[in-house]
Amino acid sequence: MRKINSVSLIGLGAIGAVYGSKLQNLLGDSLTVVANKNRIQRYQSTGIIINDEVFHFNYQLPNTTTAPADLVIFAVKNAELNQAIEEMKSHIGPNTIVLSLLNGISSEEDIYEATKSEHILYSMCVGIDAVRNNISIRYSSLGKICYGVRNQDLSEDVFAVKNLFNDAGISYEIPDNIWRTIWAKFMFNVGINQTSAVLKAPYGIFQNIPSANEWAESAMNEVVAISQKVGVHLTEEDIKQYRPILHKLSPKGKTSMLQDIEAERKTEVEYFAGKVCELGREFNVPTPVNDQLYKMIQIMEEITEYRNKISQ
Ligand SMILES: NC(=O)C1=CN([C@@H]2O[C@H](COP(=O)(O)OP(=O)(O)OC[C@H]3O[C@@H](n4cnc5c(N)ncnc54)[C@H](OP(=O)(O)O)[C@@H]3O)[C@@H](O)[C@H]2O)C=CC1
Ligand SMILES: CC(C)(CO)C(=O)C(=O)O
Repeated sequence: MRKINSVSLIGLGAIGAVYGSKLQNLLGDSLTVVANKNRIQRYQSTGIIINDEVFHFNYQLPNTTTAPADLVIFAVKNAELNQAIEEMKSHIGPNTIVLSLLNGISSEEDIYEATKSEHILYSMCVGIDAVRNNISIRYSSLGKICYGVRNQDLSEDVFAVKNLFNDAGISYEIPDNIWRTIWAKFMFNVGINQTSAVLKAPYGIFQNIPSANEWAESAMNEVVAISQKVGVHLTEEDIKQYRPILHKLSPKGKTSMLQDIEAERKTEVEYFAGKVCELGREFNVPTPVNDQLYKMIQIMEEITEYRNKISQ
């Protein structure tokens, strides 16, 4: 049985730092975090603070000559993925298992296009409510990582990751149909992330104000309709199954997209509404809610850019 002894991670944000801290507790310096000089300086100045505990990781500059890792984890935002893949190429050898924790439905294919790796597992994380303020991260629910192989029997890679997660205390699920699971998460993000960004609303608002939740679910319904056309076949039942997940998140917790808006970062709207509208056009499915969310969030980004420009 394959054993994972070394892990390389890129993206020490809300998700990467939280799961990275669990792996660091298990692997020590055999967990390598790849980051450029500026980021490393920032991380080393105070350490990464996760729920008040300070973590110092084993950092490595991108493109340092290195032995391939047993496992590579991507935890950057979608718009940052292409650069991150370039910077991780020396960590990915012919037997390296690759996991991408990014939301959306495109990251595994993007990684495959760039690396042609045969060891990419499909994955996503759910039920985690990590909020990042620069290098300080707080979470109340660790959630779980769902992963697996698409259209194939479970591989040795799946069991190697399972053993690693068991040893590190990371909850996981290996669903029968990981592609459907990723689509269901995409559906949830399209609803909750985008409406929370526009309303500037933490999870508590969606837990307590029915009209806010109805709006989020109307965006999710458009993903359900598209999923029928692409053969994934989500149903309204999938929307209902996300309700208890939403209710377990901290009422003060914020979606990653709301965090992006507040921190004046570019959001992942291209990969959520952008993708929904593109597929809607392709398959003749109307997407009026996502059309508006796409426009609104893009305008919000432009306003931020404009304000930053005139304040310089
Ligand atoms: N936050 C959440 O609760 C959840 C998020 N997700 C998904 O997980 C993914 C990551 O989200 P999240 O953790 O919130 O995002 P963050 O913005 O908190 O973290 C991304 C991190 O990646 C770093 N980064 C970007 N490019 C590079 C690079 N080339 N080299 C090294 N580091 C890099 C960023 O550094 P810097 O800040 O210096 O640019 C940042 O620390 C997204 O797809 C998101 O949708 C999924 C489930 C829940
Ligand atoms: C599900 C949710 C909303 C939190 O885990 C998320 O994926 C995000 O914030 O991007």
